[in-house]
Amino acid sequence: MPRLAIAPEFPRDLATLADSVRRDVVVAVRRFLASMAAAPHAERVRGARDDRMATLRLADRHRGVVVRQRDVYWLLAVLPDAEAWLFAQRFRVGVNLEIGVVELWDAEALERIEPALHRAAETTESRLLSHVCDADLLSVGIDPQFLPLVRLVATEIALEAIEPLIPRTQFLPLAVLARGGTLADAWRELASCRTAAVVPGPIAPDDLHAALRRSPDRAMFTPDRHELDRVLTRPLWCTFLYPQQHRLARTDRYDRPVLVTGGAGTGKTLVALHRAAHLARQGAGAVLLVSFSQRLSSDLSARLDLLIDDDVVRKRVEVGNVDRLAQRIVAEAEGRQPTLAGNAELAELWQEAGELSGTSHGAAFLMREWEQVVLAQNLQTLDEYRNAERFGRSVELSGAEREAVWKAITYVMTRLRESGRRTLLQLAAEASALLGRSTGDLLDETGPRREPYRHIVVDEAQDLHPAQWRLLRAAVPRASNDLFIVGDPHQRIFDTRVTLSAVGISAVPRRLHASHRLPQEILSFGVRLRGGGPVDGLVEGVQEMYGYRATRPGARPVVRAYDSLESELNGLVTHITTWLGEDVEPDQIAVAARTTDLVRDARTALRTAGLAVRVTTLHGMKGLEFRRVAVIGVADGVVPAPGALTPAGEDPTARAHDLQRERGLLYVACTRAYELLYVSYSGRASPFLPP
Ligand SMILES: Nc1ncnc2c1ncn2[C@@H]1O[C@H](COP(=O)(O)OP(=O)(O)OP(=O)(O)O)[C@@H](O)[C@H]1O
Repeated sequence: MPRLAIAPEFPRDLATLADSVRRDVVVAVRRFLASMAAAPHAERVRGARDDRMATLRLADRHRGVVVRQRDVYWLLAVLPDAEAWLFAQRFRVGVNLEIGVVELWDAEALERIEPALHRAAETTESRLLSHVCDADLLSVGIDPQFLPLVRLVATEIALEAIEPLIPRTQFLPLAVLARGGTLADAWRELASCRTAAVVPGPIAPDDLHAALRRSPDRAMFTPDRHELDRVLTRPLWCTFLYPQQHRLARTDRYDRPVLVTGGAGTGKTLVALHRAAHLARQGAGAVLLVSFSQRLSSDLSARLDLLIDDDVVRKRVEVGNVDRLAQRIVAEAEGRQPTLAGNAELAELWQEAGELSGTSHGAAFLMREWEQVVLAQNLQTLDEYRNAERFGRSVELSGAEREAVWKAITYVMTRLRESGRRTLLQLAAEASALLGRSTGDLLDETGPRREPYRHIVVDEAQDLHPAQWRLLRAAVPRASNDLFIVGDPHQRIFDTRVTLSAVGISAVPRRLHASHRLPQEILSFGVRLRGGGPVDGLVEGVQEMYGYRATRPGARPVVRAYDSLESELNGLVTHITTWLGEDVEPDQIAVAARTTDLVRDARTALRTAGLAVRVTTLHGMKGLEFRRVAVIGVADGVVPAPGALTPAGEDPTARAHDLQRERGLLYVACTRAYELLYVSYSGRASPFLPP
């Protein structure tokens, strides 16, 4: 039987074929794998630059391109006959001598560009890499066969010209050295192309099998038909992770919690899903994959079903949200479901509390003080509150004022207790206290283990409150692989700024830089809109957007100004009609607005025009992805929403935070589109829109 590995381009090519051709190709590959009678056989390629290249006849007028070494076959592409032969003639395969991964490059294109490089080099004595000797180039994995070419590169333009033609593992260290980076920098860049796959033994340039096993981002071995069908039919993200994503998700053991941050579309959710699956396969105990809302949890659950075939393994992962977890723990302890306090009821209580306690601060201030100072630090007594730091609160409170605020808080707590109601954050605090009681000292590794989970993986971590973090910390023992956390402080849409260390989670930080969702144009629009500046939360200090980049170009976002809401809605209907006419499926389109009124107006306008696409609030866009997105009502007076801003006179820091949160909200909505973004407003533009 052949040892068959599939490259990510193969299922991609397959998806573009007509149904009948696709079916034939799949049958032929299955036959090939099973070495059945009438299975296609590898045919040598005359004029090939690499004599391991071959083609397989897979369907009428269609061929697969394979790299073959003994019984190992790496299936690269499926193309119409003529293209397949040309492809097989053009490309060469190698093994990176430093990190052992497989390399593939267009040797013919390189040959074609060489005369131009020679001509450019003749016009100048200077060479971009003249300061680096051959031995140093070899030490960062540059293949000896590329050295003559590297020595011709005289300018940045020449370097850019060879970028798409040589393997990424060759280009990245070269680019670092050309920019004046050190050998250590170049090596780091090369090492970023490593995955978590480990193949023992030295790196052998002619061992294709070992190189492919070290490159799970480029080749997935399919030992049987089941695996083959999986790779050919599931979405690509189920099979292929980019090297850095793979390293994060598939490392067997982390001794400390891990915090992965990264901009929109860098694959954080995919990494969280793969991590949960990896931990479940290891089988050390129950895994909880936590997301922010029930809607996101359902989405994660469905994606996990795609990722994990084995029912036993799948059952080891529970997908949920922190609120549900808190409710369940409290319900189990009390023998019945806790009753939740409604928003209107709470607002009324805080209003009364303000009036009765004699504080000059309003209901919103008091509620924030309770959530962000008292609950955040789990303060239980007036004394503790008197001495507490009030992070993120700029209005000073005297001793007497703190006493009055505490009185107001006590009033609300008492009234809630009397009515048998609690807020979700209270439940989180109570649930972590319950877990703490049942487990004794959480730091005691040898004590009885009654934490409900062995591993917790957290998605959308930027919006969790300290009380919720304490609950998660208490729900998993302090051991290797306990907490794996992904989030993006720039996408925070609620008022929780917490560093993990402050809630007892000392996490190793990791960053993902490349957005695989956003084209360059939407990414830079998003970054300008977000302000690009640093934000706090999750990590110590602040985090910048530095290094956040796209992997492909695309269309520029369209921003349209209208003179009335009516014409703006008409404009929306026109755009959505055009998109649908361009073969975009309705479920690949989303429309978002800041207010529920605008959402309702847009829904009515679209329904009247007979268009059925998703219309939601900016909040509702969190964690989702669409081909095309329209964000409407991005006008002054709407975004930021005036009602969501603390008056500057009341608390300038709170107001600055509110503005950041509103910006984050718009940024989240605008970064959901992987193809086209349309933004509109009537009247004056929102101050957040980039000029
Ligand atoms: N390994 C991969 N294979 C295929 N597609 C990928 C891969 N990694 C990322 N993508 C693409 O990028 C998109 C974004 O991934 P994901 O939702 O995990 O990012 P994210 O960082 O969680 O985004 P956000 O923070 O904006 O919600 C995916 O839906 C997919 O289109």
